Amino acid sequence: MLDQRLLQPVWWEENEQGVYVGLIDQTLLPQQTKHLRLTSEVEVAEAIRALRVRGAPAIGAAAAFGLVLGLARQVRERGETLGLVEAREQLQAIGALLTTTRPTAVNLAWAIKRLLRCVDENFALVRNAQELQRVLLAEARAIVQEDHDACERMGELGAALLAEGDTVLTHCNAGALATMGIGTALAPIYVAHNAGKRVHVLVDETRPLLQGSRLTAWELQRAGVPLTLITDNMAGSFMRQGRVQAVFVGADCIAANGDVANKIGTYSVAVLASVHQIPFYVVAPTSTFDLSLSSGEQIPVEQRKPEEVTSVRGSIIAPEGVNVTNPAFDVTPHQYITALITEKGIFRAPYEALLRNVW
Ligand SMILES: CSC[C@H]1O[C@H](OP(=O)(O)O)[C@H](O)[C@@H]1O
Repeated sequence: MLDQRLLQPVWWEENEQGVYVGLIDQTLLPQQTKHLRLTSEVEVAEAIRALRVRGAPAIGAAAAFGLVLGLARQVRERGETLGLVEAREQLQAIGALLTTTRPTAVNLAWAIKRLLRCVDENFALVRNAQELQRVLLAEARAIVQEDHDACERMGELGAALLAEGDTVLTHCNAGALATMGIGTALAPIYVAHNAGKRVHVLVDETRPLLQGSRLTAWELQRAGVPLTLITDNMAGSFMRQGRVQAVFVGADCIAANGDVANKIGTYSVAVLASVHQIPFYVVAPTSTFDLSLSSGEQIPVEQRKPEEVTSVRGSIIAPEGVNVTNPAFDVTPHQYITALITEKGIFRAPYEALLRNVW
């Protein structure tokens, strides 16, 4: 069974000493399971930027808690002197700080916008900043619960697409560590496994930050799900040998026409699956969709520092001064996607009509 402590890789903590955002530092997994206690929105922003907490829904939750933490810090320091007008201005500034940490995963901006909307809706109803803080914490916790429930629903829907004895390939980590529930791409695998269906997972290591080998393999192994770790360049050969029956991946942003931004390397896996006529499923909650974007061309792709490519855990693997590019994501056109599995149902092409009708 999945380790229940992984179901919430980021959380809110309050005690007599103060308030904190707690999280599992995912940069240290799998060797070390270290919990951090963050005391300011600046620390939360750094944790998101450094992928101590990562995965679209998880960073959405972290940003929401970070916004509340920023207000709580002001309330503790300023007390009655912090008026509601100033509190709202502070929240807008904190929201801007958190939103700029990672541009691709739409859940982050979505969560911040939702909490700032909550400020406006409750502005005339609360008496002071402390009451506003409580309202916002409740909204952040609602986001967490909704994502938890969405993961369960996507797991049920996706598990029905898996047959006894299937081998499923997955890329990066879209499991419990990336969400506030049992995951997105891994949710159908957990549900099928727990229902007694024999499913084997081929785990792409996922260069450069190795979310597959470090996080997905770790999660699945602890849950007792059979897996085989492979390097990214093995996926095509295993598909050609008929050793892959389906691909399940997560998403960081889905445009209105069904184009999907996900971890770099996803597009290559999608093209390989298409050539070998293997179903390619994207599992994502509706909070990962941005219907204001007409296609994947409009999705901003995060560029990360070269050191992530030229070294692994501090060991240099490339010549000094070599030219490097390090896009964290790529875009898979909807033509390569067999279906989008969401908590609202399974959508197949043509996505645009469906998505506009459902939302
Ligand atoms: C369920 S969202 C998981 C999604 O996020 C990952 O990116 P990162 O590790 O950089 O946050 C990857 O794209 C996963 O598919």
